[in-house]
Amino acid sequence: QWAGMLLLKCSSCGGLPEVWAFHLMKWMLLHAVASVLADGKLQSVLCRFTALLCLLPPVFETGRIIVAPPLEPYSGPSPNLSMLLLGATSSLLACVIWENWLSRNTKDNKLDTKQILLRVLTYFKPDRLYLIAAFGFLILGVVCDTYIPLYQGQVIDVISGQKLQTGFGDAIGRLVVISVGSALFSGMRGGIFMCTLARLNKRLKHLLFQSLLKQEVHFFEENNPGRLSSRLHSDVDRMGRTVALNANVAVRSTVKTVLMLRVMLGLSWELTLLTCIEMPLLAIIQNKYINLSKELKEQTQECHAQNKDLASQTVGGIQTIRSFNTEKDELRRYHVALDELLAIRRRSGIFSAVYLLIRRMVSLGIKMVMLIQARSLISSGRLSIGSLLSFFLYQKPMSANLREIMYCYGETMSTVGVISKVLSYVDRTPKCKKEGGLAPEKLEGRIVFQNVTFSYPSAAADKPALKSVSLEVQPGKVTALVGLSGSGKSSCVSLLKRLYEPQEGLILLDGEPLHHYNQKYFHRKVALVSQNPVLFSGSLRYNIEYGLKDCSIEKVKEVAKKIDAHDFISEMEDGYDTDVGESGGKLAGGQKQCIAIIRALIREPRVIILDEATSRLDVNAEQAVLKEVLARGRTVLIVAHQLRIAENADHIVMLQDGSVQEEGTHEELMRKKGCYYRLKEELFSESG
Ligand SMILES: Nc1ncnc2c1ncn2[C@@H]1O[C@H](COP(=O)(O)OP(=O)(O)OP(=O)(O)O)[C@@H](O)[C@H]1O
Repeated sequence: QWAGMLLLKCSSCGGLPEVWAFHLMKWMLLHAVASVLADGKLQSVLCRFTALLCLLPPVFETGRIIVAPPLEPYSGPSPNLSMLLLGATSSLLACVIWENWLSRNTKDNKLDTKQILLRVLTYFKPDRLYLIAAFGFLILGVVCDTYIPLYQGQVIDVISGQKLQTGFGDAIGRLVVISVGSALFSGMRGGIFMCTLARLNKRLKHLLFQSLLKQEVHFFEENNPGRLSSRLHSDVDRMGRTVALNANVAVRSTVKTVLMLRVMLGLSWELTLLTCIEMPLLAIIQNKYINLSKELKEQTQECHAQNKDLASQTVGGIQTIRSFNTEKDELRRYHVALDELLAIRRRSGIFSAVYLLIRRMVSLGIKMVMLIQARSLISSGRLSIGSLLSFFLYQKPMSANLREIMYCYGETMSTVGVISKVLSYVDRTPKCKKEGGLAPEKLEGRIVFQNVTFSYPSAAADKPALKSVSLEVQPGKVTALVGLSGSGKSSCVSLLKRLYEPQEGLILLDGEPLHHYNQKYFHRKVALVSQNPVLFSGSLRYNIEYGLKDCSIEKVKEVAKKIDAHDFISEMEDGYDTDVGESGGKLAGGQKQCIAIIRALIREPRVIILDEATSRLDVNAEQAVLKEVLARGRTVLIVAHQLRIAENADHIVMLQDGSVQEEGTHEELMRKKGCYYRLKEELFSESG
């Protein structure tokens, strides 16, 4: 290239056509080399780069001659090192920007990010008036801030005697007004932004919690409580904070930058251009860093949620841990989890250090080029030393502003992953059948399982928990579901309570599929009491009335008396207002079961399912409960291991490995001697 240029310079016929001819030849040559050496995507990138590299200089020369014809006869491009470097740098820069941000293959990705951010902005809609006010104050504050140095300069001019002493009052007055304005507007902006952010947080948390509550049971099996609570609290907080605060800083810095640019362009457009070149260069480096750190941030988030879950599980199960003396094992488990988090954070730290180093080096390089350019400007008389000093005084805050804008961009981009996770939960459609509207006044309570096959979503499809189960629960009668552990009793109950949907077959209540019923009505009419009932922190009364709007204390007491629970409740510290503690931790197992039975009975259900619900009650309490449950002609489904309870049933269904093994009345089963003895042996041996 050098040789060619020197040749052209030496020849007497140096002119624009020669320049074009030379660069076209250079282009063809480089294009051919690129086509031979590379293929695929690299080849097309190289071809685009060579086109830019070779065609940019003749275009520039042509433009220069058209805009300002040279005084001396044009003698072709001189082998000027700075021009060569400028051409190569700008081609490289343009190419990198195009390939990284503007070409079509990254468009979809960008669009996603853009859509996600726009979506977050729509959540600010109810606060738009607050936001307009906040941004208004922000701009006013920035304008005041920008003029403070100017008025300070004027005051100093007056003090130093360069201006009339009579103007001192005016100058001080203006400075005071602008400083008070700046403080006032900044304060107002900050306050309004904080309020808006708090409102946004509340709205987002409400939305997310609402969506979570609608999800099917399997969703909660897949996503553990620690992870969900982390999304609900830290991630939503982070999401609102990042978007709102970064928008705040970005607008402030942009307004400041525009105002400063105006002044700097007036001083020297060449140096301003060089200052601006720093921005895309740093943006490219930052983009690479963001992509890497985005992944690491997601890993940190995930690891953090797991650690939180592990810690809360350990603290929650401290009694079991103590009784098995496994404190050291738990500590080791937590230590391993912490090590994982540490490794991710260490990697993140290394990336950050390397990024900082590269960024500083690039800034330093640009500064060197600027000094060389400034030297040539001063020597050609196009820039005074005073102007250069002013320029540098503006340049530092200007670079800081640009860095702030890029930092905000980076921060926002790295939060996109977190935001999209939160939004994916908000948008998630629960995999449940649509609720019906059936709510008949009279319900008989006949339940029929028709060839029901079901496997848990997390289990293998070829290992169903229920295989073509067909059974009938007669209205007004007691049906017992018995079988060994793992035979599918609880699965039947879960399907009956619509916690899961069967893959095949139908479950009918009074001849109608369960999903045809209105869910509020259905769950009031079909009540379940399980072996380990879940109570919420609050009073006993709150737990009994849970979800009921119109329930008097008299009614609560009436039901409690019927199952002989009133006495023990009255003896408690605050009677029905006694706090049960977290998850009912202050109550004994049997007391918890009593509360759960009262909670079910107070709803006056037509069908009641007792899933080993009386296992922790003493014999008298158990009898009282069974008497009350069997009263009023309710349909009762008892899930039991114990033959003693099954003996009271009108109909017994025996399950084995997810299928109905035998069924009939107690007498019928007794007649089938083998079956009876097997059942008796198995059930008694299991219950000890
Ligand atoms: N949440 C679940 N995810 C995957 N598989 C499950 C789940 N719950 C139960 N199973 C499996 O389904 C089968 C039936 O379990 P189920 O709980 O219905 O039995 P069960 O008769 O109620 O036992 P138990 O009397 O011990 O409660 C078992 O093989 C069990 O491993």
